[in-house]
Amino acid sequence: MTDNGPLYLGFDLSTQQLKAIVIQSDLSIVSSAKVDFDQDFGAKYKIKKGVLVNEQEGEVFAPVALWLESLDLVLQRLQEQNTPLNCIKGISGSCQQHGSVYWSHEAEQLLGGLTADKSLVDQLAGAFSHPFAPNWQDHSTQHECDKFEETMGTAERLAQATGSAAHHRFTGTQIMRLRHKLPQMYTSTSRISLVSSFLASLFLGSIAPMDISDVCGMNLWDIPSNNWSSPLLDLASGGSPDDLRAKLGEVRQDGGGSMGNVSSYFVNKYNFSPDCGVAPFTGDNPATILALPLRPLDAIVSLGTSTTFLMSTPVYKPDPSYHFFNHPTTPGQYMFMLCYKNGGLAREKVRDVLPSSESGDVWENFNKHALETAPLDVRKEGDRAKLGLYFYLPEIVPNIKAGTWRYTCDANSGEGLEEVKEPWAKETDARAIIESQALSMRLRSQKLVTAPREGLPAQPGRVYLVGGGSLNPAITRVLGDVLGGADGVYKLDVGGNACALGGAYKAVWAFERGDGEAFDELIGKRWKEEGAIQRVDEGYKKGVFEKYGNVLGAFEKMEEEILKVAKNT
Ligand SMILES: Nc1ncnc2c1ncn2[C@@H]1O[C@H](COP(=O)(O)OP(=O)(O)O)[C@@H](O)[C@H]1O
Ligand SMILES: O=C(CO)[C@@H](O)[C@H](O)COP(=O)(O)O
Repeated sequence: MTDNGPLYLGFDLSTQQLKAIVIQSDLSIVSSAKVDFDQDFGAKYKIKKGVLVNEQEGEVFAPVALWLESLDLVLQRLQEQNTPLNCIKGISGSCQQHGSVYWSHEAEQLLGGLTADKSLVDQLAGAFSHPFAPNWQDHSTQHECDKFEETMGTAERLAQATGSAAHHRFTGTQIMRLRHKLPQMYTSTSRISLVSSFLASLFLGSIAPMDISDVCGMNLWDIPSNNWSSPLLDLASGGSPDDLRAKLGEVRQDGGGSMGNVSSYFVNKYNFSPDCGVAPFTGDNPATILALPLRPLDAIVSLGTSTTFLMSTPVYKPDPSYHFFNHPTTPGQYMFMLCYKNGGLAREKVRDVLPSSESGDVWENFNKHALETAPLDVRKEGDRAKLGLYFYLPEIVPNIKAGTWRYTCDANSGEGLEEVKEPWAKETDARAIIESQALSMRLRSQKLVTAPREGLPAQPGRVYLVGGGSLNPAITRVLGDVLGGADGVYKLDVGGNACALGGAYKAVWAFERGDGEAFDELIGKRWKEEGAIQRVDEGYKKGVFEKYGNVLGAFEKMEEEILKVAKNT
């Protein structure tokens, strides 16, 4: 199975699954395992798609105990495959962003005293002041968002300081709301972790510091001054900023190196080596940009539960409509991100109103219609272009309520935008929803891309697709049509495991880097394109890309019109 060299373990604790992947120093994969929250624990925790929902208040959250049970189970599954866990030299990982875990005053003692004869869930029952972690789909914090922007003056100023305007899911607004709603819980909280530092803490047997990239998903970290924002801590804590600062703890500046050795629980129970180190864990999106050596104009589209669009850039150019994060490994470098709630689950909704096919492939019909429909459903000169918004959940950008809208416009000029009150054939929606998601990404990323070569319009170089949806050929094709990609569209061979793989690569770099050796340098030398990625679409198609360009302004106008009547409040 391995040449007995050191191994590295990467995790991905995302919305619907916990995945683990073990690799060698040369980046080859040794084994992987996963726990699917609904399949493995759905009945016990009453979760759907990994979460619980309180519709009335717009709350979405996950039971922390579910994640504890899942960690034991995924390690058991690696053991059952005879993975030599004793050869693992370092662990890192990636976790859903923004979620927060609330530790009790007993947490440090319980974490430090874990014994192998019992499970994590049994031993850590008293370690939390709150049994749930808010999930990134939560939208209960509009009041707190307003206060965050008010405190900094404008959304622009908040974005300038923290990399993002106020967002419902960002941890600062979530902490502020929970402090109001559950004051007793807040007082009994000794520390607050992000999901990434929570998972790292379990391995360390002590509460881990937050990560320099993931901390940018809180609306509390002042990126230019590299410190907690005093006015925002003051706001979120209700006038006790020092108390909140102590709860949040120090932020680790180095994305690499070791934070300490793995706790004896994992040594005694799963045969980890006592010398195995724990590197900082990061968010799933920052980890995704570590799943391959990314070049300046390259973009990644992550098609998980959420859809995200990611680029790496040396320029800090924040704007309220997108996010900037510190790069997870490289100081002075940033990650640009767009995030959509209506990603995988919205595509499933459109898929599920189509008749199911006999083959048992749940995506067959959706794909057939997405591929057979012409771009924008314009089959002949004179047909009007069809544009839609398919928001089954309140969306992030644009900040629009749940709903479905359909419009048409002149296909050549984008003029004459008009709402269509009667839905068009449901088969047409299959292509239209993918086009809609891709047009939104193209609209908002257009300022970050330039012409990759003379004679070409501004667009990404390569577009890499990762996450569950990257396995789908129709989605791949339509994304290539709309977004372009002068050097092609590629999918990672580990499609759904990209952020776990990014976590594992981060562990390799964390423990094997030479003095001052950057992540891209080390991984770039070892990464082999062959076997890691597959070209799945040619990307830029002259004529087709321009057709979408013709209606980009109309798409923006449609969003503006809908915003006027259906803004989230
Ligand atoms: N063949 C497929 N075609 C389209 N979507 C798919 C396919 N396989 C999986 N998915 C989508 O991938 C999503 C899960 O992706 P994944 O990256 O594993 O999620 P997460 O990391 O958010 O838990 C599902 O919600 C599903 O819609
Ligand atoms: O909220 C965001 C990013 O801001 C989401 O991307 C989460 O980080 C969870 O992602 P999944 O991997 O579960 O889709």
